[in-house]
Amino acid sequence: MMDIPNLFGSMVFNDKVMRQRLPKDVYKALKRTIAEQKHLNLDVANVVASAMKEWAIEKGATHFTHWFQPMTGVTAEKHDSFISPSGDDNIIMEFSGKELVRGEPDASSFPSGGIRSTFEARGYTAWDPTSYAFVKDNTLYIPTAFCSYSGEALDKKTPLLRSMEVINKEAKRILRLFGNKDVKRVIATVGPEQEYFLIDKELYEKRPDLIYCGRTLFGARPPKGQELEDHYFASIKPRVSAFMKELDEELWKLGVLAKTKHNEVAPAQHEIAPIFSTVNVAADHNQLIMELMKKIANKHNLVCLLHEKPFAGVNGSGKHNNWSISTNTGVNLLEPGETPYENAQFLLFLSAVIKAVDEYQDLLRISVASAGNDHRLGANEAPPAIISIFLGDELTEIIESIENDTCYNQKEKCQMEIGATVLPHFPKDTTDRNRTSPFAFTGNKFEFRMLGSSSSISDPNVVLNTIVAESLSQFADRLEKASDFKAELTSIVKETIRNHKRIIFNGNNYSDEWVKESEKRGLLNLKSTVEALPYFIAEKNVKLFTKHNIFSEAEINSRYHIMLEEYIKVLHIEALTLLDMTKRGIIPSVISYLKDLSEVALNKKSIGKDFNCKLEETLIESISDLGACLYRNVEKLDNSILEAKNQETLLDTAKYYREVVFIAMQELRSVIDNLETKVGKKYWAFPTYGELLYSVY
Ligand SMILES: NC(=O)CC[C@H](N)C(=O)O
Repeated sequence: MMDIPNLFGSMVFNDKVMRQRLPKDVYKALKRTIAEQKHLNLDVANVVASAMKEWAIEKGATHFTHWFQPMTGVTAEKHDSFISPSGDDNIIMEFSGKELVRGEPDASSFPSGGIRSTFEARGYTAWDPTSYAFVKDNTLYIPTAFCSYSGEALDKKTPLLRSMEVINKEAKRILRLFGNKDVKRVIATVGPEQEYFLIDKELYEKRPDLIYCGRTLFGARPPKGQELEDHYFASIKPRVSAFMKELDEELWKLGVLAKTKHNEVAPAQHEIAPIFSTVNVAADHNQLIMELMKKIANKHNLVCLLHEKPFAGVNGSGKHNNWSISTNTGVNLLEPGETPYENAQFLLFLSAVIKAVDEYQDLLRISVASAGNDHRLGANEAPPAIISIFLGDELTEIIESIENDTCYNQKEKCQMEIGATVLPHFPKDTTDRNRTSPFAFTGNKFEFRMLGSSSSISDPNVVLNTIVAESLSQFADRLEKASDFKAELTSIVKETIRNHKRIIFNGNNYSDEWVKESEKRGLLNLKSTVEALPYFIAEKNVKLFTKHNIFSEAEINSRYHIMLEEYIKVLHIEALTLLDMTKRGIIPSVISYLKDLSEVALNKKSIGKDFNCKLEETLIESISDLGACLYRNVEKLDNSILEAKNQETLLDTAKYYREVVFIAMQELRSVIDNLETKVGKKYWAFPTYGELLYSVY
């Protein structure tokens, strides 16, 4: 039997290990640094580094690395060994405080969006002591933030840490107003559910589109997709189960709270979900989950696909971000409380979220925007591109009665004056949740369902933390000045509901009616990444980010640049891959099938008897017609790529890729998919959807 409690966190330099291995004063100094987010004194760092090194070597480490999260959305690492010459032809194993707290990787090959010119290649990594170091692959991993020589953030961790500070500050102002003096920190927490596909490695290797783009660029629908709904929660196949078991064990060793695993809706689709944790730790852990899924799948001759839409026609994969805020004393601020006073506080935090989501729909949309996620959002399997909040009928009725000063429940007396009564308990039961909603209240947290499966959870949580902090900051400004706290509180909640209730929608987000209704309500519907991105640099958003020191103006512009560039590059790679597969795979398949068909027809004729050649002739005709169409579409796509270079601005180029190149790809695809259903199996150059989706058992 595996001793899971002992296995859990066994490769992590966590609090328990620190307490055991660090001198008491050093341990205390380190804890204080972590709690107060201060810089670590070098003497303390030296002692910590030495203890860390001893521990890591015992765990098999030979190297250390500053592990960081550049703007690529994945992690980066450069390994240095602990060896240092001792002067007598020998070496000693060394690791200093300086090496622990700061690294200087060459930053020139990471996206910087113009912040850092190549001649200033230096970038810095700085230890983030709020996320524990760990040993993996014989290396000590030190979670770090990554910034440029001049101090601008070049990564996804720095703004996340900044946003945590901001929500901590503003939420504490509110708590103080409610008389709470004990809370030292307010922490944003997240539990991200991660969806993925597992397919057979041998088949994967035969699909360059999966290799280069992570998704199939063509493929006819197989006879069976997900219509029988027989995969969701179905019994887990042995090969998948063996993969999941190893994944759990490896994650547990690294202190990741892997909790739930199951089959998802589409064939070959699965999910893993950890228990929630502090948002920056959750972000680090989600990166580890994605990385380990890929590595462990490989050991099982499988490939883990993290793309948002690897296969057209069946569900894509999301990452559902269960977000809440709680105090260091363990109180969840999005949990309706036991007393009237707590409930007033809950309603204020709820109002802050409602106001934030309505005012910054654009930023939330952008935080999940990517070329991959464009295929998923609005495709009737994931929320549409329109942001709205699901509160559930009960909570909606409550806030409506607050707005209108009416009775919430006939059985109770009219007592909706804020704080005058105990709110009923809301079911935390997940069955109650609305799966079509992009942002659903689930009893004590919000489930932001728009995130794509491959992306870092950092961006959406930076936005969530910051926009909610902004609402809280405006509320606190008013409440701190108010002579009658209760009256001001009531008017804030009422006003917020009145001004922002358009964002609340409890119905079916997939329906056409909602598209029309949301338009009437004036909500944004930013269907694609290209439509959404320009809002990032809108004045109100620049003001928000700079006010709270999340991003400087230079950082905002650089991120905008990086996002546009990434979008263009992804589409460019996809277009080139599709052309390559068509020219060197599909066209030869079609030709050789046509050749055999023609030979049969000719042979029949050469025998001299008047054999019926209807079958051959019909097939030759229809495939030849499709072939001609294929050729035209290849030319069109080829030319569209050439023309892309002539666009003036980066935004123009991104738009062009969406409006011209992407459309040309779709047109080419539809001919290929049609041909696939007509060309003989043995001639077809690539594994089909049926094979890819049903080969793992
Ligand atoms: N069962 C589910 O929750 C499906 C979710 C869906 N796969 C998504 O992309 O979000």
